Amino acid sequence: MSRLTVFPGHPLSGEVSLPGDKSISHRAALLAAMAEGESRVTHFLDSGVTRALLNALQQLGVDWQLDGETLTVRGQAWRSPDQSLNCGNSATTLRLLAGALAARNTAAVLDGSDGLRRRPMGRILQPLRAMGVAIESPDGEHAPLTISQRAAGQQLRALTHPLTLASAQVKSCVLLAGLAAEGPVTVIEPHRSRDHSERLLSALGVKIESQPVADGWAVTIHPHPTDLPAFDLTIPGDTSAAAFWVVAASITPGSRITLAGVGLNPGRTGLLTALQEMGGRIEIIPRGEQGGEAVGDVIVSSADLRGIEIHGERVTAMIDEFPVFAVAAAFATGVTHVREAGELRHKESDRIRALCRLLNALGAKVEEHPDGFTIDGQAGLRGGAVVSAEGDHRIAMAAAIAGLAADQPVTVQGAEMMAESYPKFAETLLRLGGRIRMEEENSG
Ligand SMILES: O=C(O)C1=C[C@@H](OP(=O)(O)O)[C@@H](O)[C@H](O)C1
Ligand SMILES: C=C(OP(=O)(O)O)C(=O)O
Repeated sequence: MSRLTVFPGHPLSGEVSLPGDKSISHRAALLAAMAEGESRVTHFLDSGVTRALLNALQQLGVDWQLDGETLTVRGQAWRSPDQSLNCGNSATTLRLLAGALAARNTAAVLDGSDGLRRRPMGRILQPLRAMGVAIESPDGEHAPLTISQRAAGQQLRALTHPLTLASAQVKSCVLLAGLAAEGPVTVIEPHRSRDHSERLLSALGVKIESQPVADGWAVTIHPHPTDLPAFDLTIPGDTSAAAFWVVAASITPGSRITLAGVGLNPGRTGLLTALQEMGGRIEIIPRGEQGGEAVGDVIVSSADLRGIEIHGERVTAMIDEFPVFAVAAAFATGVTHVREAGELRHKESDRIRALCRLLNALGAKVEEHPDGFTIDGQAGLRGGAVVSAEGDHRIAMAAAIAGLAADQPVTVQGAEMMAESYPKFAETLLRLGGRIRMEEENSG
């Protein structure tokens, strides 16, 4: 286990070069593996969760090479692996692979860490089965999931699938399976989730329609019986990685930083909007498109923040940002309410519980609700505590950010989790002027 201690009292300045976006890296690697010929993905995120996907692709017989941040993939026919595919801690890997395996009619067992085995999977089992995919779970809800091969020539059925909860992972799983259906497959979400899959599939020539409907937002994929074409793609900077620095510079007095090339997909920018409404000094300079996604530079200076209320579709647009958002709320004055965010209980940790525990330990006034939390912001945090990462990369990084502006240092135990999505987090913090100490300890 590693411990990271962050010392307060040091303003942040300079330019951050962000890692490639996690969601787009997953999709790029997977679609390249389903394509015919050699694809080249630059600014690919090399991290724990993307390595889980790459290792699984290797077990499926896909040939890839990662040279720094450049991923080269030679797409080919997939073979059924001898051993289960270990998706590590990554639900994105497991859920997207399930849809792709169904489309490719490749038998496999999808498994992962104990944490991943606790994540809900009924949400993909149900639509995949309705399409005719033979997929089994030991208890009908959790991994390991076993996908069997269909008889040759047996196509998947067309489907219209309403979701009670907006989820880009479930939507992407169903759309990927839809590539091999005999008719159109439609997913209706109560509101729009991130659309990286739709953008990339449509750039590769797949017919996709996306439109508002009476009960939400509908996305339809039309069958695409031939292989996808190989492609070259440059991945924008990760919006969710940027969020840590947006909060860091906002709460640390005297800070001013520039985040270059941030992905600005509207399904991802909820935290930027929330912080702006809280009084954050955040300037967004659009820089056009990269790989079919809006990108821009974001300049953030420290500011006095006010509490805010977040619920409904705003939750989806900042779904991964709540741990660090809660830190911002503790440094604000006034009350912050988050409601209709019960889905946070089904991430790498129960993030409602974990962030409440974290903020409590650091001296905040926080109340846990079944579907959210309330923070009575005191314009600061006491700090001076050793806190657990709870096996969750985003809790670990949020705790570290709190240490920048607390009265006393904050030590994060289990800081190695940060490498799941952001291996260079501590290095970047140092480069911006933060003061940290990293220690390795024996877990035995
Ligand atoms: O599609 C994706 O890449 C993701 C979608 C979100 O999950 P849900 O679809 O479960 O909301 C998000 O929390 C996850 O980190 C990445
Ligand atoms: C929830 C996350 O990812 P996943 O669902 O892929 O585990 C995350 O990265 O915050």
